[in-house]
Amino acid sequence: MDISKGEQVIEVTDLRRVYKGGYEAVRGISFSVGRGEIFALLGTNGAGKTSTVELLEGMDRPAGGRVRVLGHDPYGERAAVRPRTGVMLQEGGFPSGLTVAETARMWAGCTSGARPEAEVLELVGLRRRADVKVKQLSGGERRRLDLALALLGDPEVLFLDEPTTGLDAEGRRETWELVRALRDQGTTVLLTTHYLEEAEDLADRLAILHEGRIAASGTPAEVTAARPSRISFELPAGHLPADLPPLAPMGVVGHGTEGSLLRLHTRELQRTATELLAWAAAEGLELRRLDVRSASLEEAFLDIAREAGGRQETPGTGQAIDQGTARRTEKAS
Ligand SMILES: Nc1ncnc2c1ncn2[C@@H]1O[C@H](COP(=O)(O)OP(=O)(O)OP(=O)(O)O)[C@@H](O)[C@H]1O
Repeated sequence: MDISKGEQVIEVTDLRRVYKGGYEAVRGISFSVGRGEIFALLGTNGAGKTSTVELLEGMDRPAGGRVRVLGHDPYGERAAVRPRTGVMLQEGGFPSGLTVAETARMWAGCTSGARPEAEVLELVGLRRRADVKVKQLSGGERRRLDLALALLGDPEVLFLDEPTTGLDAEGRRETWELVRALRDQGTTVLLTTHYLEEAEDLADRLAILHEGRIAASGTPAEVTAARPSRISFELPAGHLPADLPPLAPMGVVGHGTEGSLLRLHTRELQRTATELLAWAAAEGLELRRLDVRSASLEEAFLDIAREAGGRQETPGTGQAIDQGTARRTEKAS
């Protein structure tokens, strides 16, 4: 099947994975990734990211639903899919007694149409480490070697499972640049990551998984826009939350406390901040530890993790503002 630009290279429909013993790690998820797109799967520990990626790589047969990679079933039509994909696993597990160059050469021997090893090592910044034994590499260098091996076959689709874990800030940025360059040349990239900054910076679209289901998906901007912004502050001693003006008319959609810190959640950040500061100025109050923050992917992620943790309070952290001392704030929620 010829897949030209604009068509979906990865298609996942109502996908399920059940491990022996009956644990359902992936519970009916659907998404698609277009050619030349970077798609990130985010999620808390155990959310089902690796379980999903392994199904896309054809390592197991789904318990339900459908996966197509480059138009083929990666499990049933492995021979059609495997040569066109590159896989970077969480743990490469190479023989540590070989050098970097020997490892790449050995891997190239198992890869049809492999690119020259030196070219790939150059790409990931390991060329000068070619004669170093794998066991002498740093954790970050090993991740780069994992990436080099995934790139040997010049893949159309690249699966990256936590590609920058163990890299320092500079190494991480270099990897992002490389992944972006590959995307710009038409490579389709599906990555899992624990770094929200990585997803925000790199991904064209993303899905946040939680307990085997997609809790949020879209472009980073779309996922972020669905969440309220946050204002937090401390009132001066002797003042109570009940002294605040009515919150709902200021655009506040939720509130809470964390120790002495009050948090307001709003979808109209400028209006709420302006009215809060105007009130404080009129009252002659200094709002200490004032922090005004637009919704971010990190907030979205933490909200999902918290909601999932069974905490039912208004968006954000901590407890709802004490109802006994905050009669007027009740109107906000
Ligand atoms: N072989 C297995 N047998 C049984 N359960 C498994 C197996 N592999 C994973 N699981 C369980 O499936 C769930 C999802 O695991 P998975 O590794 O896909 O999560 P993840 O999102 O990749 O997590 P992490 O961020 O910690 O890598 C977890 O509860 C895990 O314990």
